[in-house]
Amino acid sequence: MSRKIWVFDTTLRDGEQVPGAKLNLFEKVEIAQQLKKLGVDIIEAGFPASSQGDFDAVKAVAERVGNTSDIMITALARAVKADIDSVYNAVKYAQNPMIHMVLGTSDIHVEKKFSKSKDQILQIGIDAVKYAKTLLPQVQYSTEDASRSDFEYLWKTIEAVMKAGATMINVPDTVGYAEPEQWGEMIGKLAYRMKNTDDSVLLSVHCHNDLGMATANTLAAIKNGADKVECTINGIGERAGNAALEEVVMAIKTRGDIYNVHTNINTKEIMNTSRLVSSFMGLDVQVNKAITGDNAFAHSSGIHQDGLLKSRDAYEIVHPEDVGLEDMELVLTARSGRHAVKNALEKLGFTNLSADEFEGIFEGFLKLADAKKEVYDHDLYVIVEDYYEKHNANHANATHYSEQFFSFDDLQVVSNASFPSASVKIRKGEEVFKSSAVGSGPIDALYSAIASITNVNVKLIEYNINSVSRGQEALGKVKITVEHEGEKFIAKAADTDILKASALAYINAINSIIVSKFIPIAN
Ligand SMILES: CC(=O)SCCNC(=O)CCNC(=O)[C@H](O)C(C)(C)COP(=O)(O)OP(=O)(O)OC[C@H]1O[C@@H](n2cnc3c(N)ncnc32)[C@H](O)[C@@H]1OP(=O)(O)O
Ligand SMILES: CC(C)C(=O)C(=O)O
Repeated sequence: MSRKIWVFDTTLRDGEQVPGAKLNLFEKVEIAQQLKKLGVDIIEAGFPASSQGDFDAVKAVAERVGNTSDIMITALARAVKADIDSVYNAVKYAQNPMIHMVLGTSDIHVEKKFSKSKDQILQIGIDAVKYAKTLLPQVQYSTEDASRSDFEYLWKTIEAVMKAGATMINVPDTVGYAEPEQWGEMIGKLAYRMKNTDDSVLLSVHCHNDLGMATANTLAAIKNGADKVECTINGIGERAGNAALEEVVMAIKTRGDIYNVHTNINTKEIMNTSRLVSSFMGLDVQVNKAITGDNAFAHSSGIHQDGLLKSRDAYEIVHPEDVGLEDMELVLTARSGRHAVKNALEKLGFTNLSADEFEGIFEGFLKLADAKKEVYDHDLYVIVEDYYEKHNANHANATHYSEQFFSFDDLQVVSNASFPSASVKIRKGEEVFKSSAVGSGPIDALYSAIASITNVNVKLIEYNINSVSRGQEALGKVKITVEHEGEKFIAKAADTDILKASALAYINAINSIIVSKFIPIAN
């Protein structure tokens, strides 16, 4: 049986320290519910002494999410009586509450931050643990800036606070200074000494990502005996963030040959949790982020797509289904090859193309792909139609498709507080339509105007915009999710004009819905 690694999630405390990411009580409870569903062992819900709002939110998480014995709820305190009281009064409503306190051990913290001697700081820590133990049985002690601390002083502190009653020792790489090999060695030494002192006390690590090594350092600690890891969803947190929960968990799962440990995480809930955190905090996940980034399971180059179609394991080490996604994505771009395009055409029903027909269609594909960033299914229909119109005008595929798709022509949006409004001109095949609408905001007005033309019933579930580059020529990239008859459709578009990008994304979504209803004409 492999060793269990405890997962301590600090998205609601360290993650919330990201500027602009503050959550309200409702959002904290909602995310905590999802973290419970994900299977984390401990939720750090906030820093109750920091404000009444955070105290109330931590208390609500303790009451509403900590109401079962399978989860522990904690919150952070300085080694200060008032902070410890505040944590106690907020988390005591949970079935399994814990007080978490932090106090620096590095010379920089002891001498420069606190202007005290090492002995004084050690005594403050011991007294704080003893006081916390009068309130709750579970107390975690974090030795802040451990990676830059004198090792023997760090150990002296850990030994002393264990004797004072700490039940978990968390060793943080507060500024992301650690290097995996050195860090692993240090954790190994601490694990050995702790097991020989009191093996009921858990050894934990908390790694920051300032040098991009938070996940590597966390894994090195696991390899060297750490029992517990502190992580955040999407790796968010102070400065460059924390070790990403999804990366640590999937690394353990994927490389069981190396780690031989397990967690309680239900990995199929990873994407749901990532999206919830990202949307409530207003923090986009970087597209190439491991596991939760948009492109983590998207393949766009011909050689890879060909390999994947022949055998998934050629380019896939984590199955998208394992993290809660439906499937991998083969994105058609100018770097795609014949195998991927053929596969996409076959999925649409074009199964009997002759070699010459396919080559002609592929040529059309490359022309469009060179002009566009991505080629969608509805584009493929138009490419097929164009090909047959030119080469075999009597063929069934020579007509029918393009006249069913919408394309963008022009727009005008007026944004003000009272009447945000939009006028659009779009085409369906050759037909031109115009419409105007007022909405609750400019995008709402724009989408209402388009919806009144397309007549396809959709509900906008998610709207995301970010800048792809900087300066005046920056591209605004819009990604939306819409729901139509219970099915979700994701569409993207990019343009230097963000309103045009928004309109194009919506039209792409409508065209995808239209494609989903096609019964392709047999060839
Ligand atoms: C590594 C980490 O991520 S630790 C967590 C970081 N998170 C936060 O700081 C968010 C919550 N913090 C807050 O809301 C506020 O900083 C509070 C409520 C904790 C304190 O606010 P204030 O009383 O206004 O103090 P301020 O933040 O300006 O300064 C921190 C004080 O705490 C002291 N302090 C810092 N860390 C600790 C500690 N671990 N234990 C005891 N005292 C500490 C500092 O020395 C300083 O004390 P001083 O006023 O005697 O110089
Ligand atoms: C409170 C501790 C664990 C922390 O956030 C850090 O040291 O980075």
